[in-house]
Amino acid sequence: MSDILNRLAAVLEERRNADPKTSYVAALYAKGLDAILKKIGEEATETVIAAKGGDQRQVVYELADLWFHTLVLLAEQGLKPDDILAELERRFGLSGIEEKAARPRRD
Ligand SMILES: N=c1c2ncn([C@@H]3O[C@H](COP(=O)(O)OP(=O)(O)OP(=O)(O)O)[C@@H](O)[C@H]3O)c2ncn1[C@@H]1O[C@H](COP(=O)(O)O)[C@@H](O)[C@H]1O
Repeated sequence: MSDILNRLAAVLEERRNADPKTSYVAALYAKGLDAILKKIGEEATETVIAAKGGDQRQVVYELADLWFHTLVLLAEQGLKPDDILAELERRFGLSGIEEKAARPRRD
């Protein structure tokens, strides 16, 4: 089932050349990065509201919207789901406290 991420990523790549009148994804690309980021913010907020409401089905629905829009962002940035999966693999088994301590300092 995890193959759906790669299959969807392939469709999102194809939509780069699609008609915004017939493709939601092409319309989102045409609106630009800010529109994609706005959708991610909205879907994240809707996920929070769903979780606070305690309805598991709604949480799944909203998280699917959120994951979908983050996949659109990945494609827009020229990245693939495997880039994120590789980062999660790298972190696997590493305590969050250790991982944070090993991050480069930003100041
Ligand atoms: N998985 C999805 C998917 N999940 C959610 N959405 C769309 O994301 C939008 C979510 O926005 P909201 O729920 O906020 O609804 P809305 O308020 O009407 O949205 P806006 O008007 O604010 O954009 C809706 O239009 C959903 O239909 C998706 N649209 C497309 N896909 C996949 O992407 C593929 C390509 O889609 P098209 O480019 O449209 O062919 C599809 O075959 C699907 O596999």
